[in-house]
Amino acid sequence: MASQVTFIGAGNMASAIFGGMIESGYPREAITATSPGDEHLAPLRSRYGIHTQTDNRAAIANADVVVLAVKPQVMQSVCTELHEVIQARKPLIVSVAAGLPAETLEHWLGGSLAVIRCMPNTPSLVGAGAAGLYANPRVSAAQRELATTLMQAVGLAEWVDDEAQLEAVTAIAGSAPAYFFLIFEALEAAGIRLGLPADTARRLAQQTAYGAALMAQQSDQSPDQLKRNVMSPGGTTERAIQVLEEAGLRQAFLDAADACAERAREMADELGKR
Ligand SMILES: NC(=O)C1=CN([C@@H]2O[C@H](COP(=O)(O)OP(=O)(O)OC[C@H]3O[C@@H](n4cnc5c(N)ncnc54)[C@H](OP(=O)(O)O)[C@@H]3O)[C@@H](O)[C@H]2O)C=CC1
Ligand SMILES: O=C(O)[C@@H]1CCC=N1
Repeated sequence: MASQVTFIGAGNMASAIFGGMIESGYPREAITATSPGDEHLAPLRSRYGIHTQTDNRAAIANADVVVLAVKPQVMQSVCTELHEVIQARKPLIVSVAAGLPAETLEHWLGGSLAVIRCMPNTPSLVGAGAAGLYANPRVSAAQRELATTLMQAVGLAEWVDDEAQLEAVTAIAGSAPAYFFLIFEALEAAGIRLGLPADTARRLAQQTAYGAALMAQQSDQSPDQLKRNVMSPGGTTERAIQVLEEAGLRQAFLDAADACAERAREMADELGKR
């Protein structure tokens, strides 16, 4: 029988994961999601056919896995609310919150718990997520396998041994879909400026990104070589890449990733004090 999975919080990230799980065949009857207001839950019930609850404590009464998917800023109050039921049942805890250390979550929930920190991303919704996972020492091999199965149902799942490595995962996977969406915006605007209809520009930019990602995944060649394969000497791409390099795009990505990781550390400091 499938493990009962309860999502505390039913926002962008939770719905991307449970939506992807259902798409990949996970039984919807085994999934519950909570939110403070039913107006947010009603559309999820009709779209996904999952159980919903406005009462967090009731929602975890039969849970094997509790996925904490609220904003980091409300996590402590949610943990305080759940603490007694969690201690009585000791389910596997999976937190997707940026920044918050496993030890802090475990402490807020009363201690002695198996906690997995997961840094997923929203393309989980279409089965193309990329997630990093870290397990505290109380997580059993079977629980690790369960979390791997759940996250592999919605994309790539990579375990890290050192919790601090989740900062890097956040910088290049958790937050990174937004970087690519920014590039899509820019390419669409460029296409329009050069005379294409907006919808044509959008489709071309999206398909090109999709094709580039698929090709990079399927090729033995490095990204640098794949890039050079497009750059005919003296041609158009060489000129464009020169402009991007001179504009500092490469450094901008390094700086953005540093800023992202730094913010994750700041959030841990701001929220993780116990
Ligand atoms: N969005 C992303 O790309 C990623 C997000 N994350 C992490 O996922 C977590 C959620 O982010 P995201 O989904 O974007 O945020 P959202 O604001 O979309 O979702 C948060 C959800 O929590 C609900 N909520 C608020 N308070 C409570 C409560 N007391 N009990 C139960 N549910 C509650 C909200 O309901 P309501 O709207 O009614 O207030 C909402 O449904 C964060 O910790 C974030 O760090 C991690 C990786 C990627
Ligand atoms: O922006 C955030 O804080 C969350 C975590 C990673 C993606 N979204």
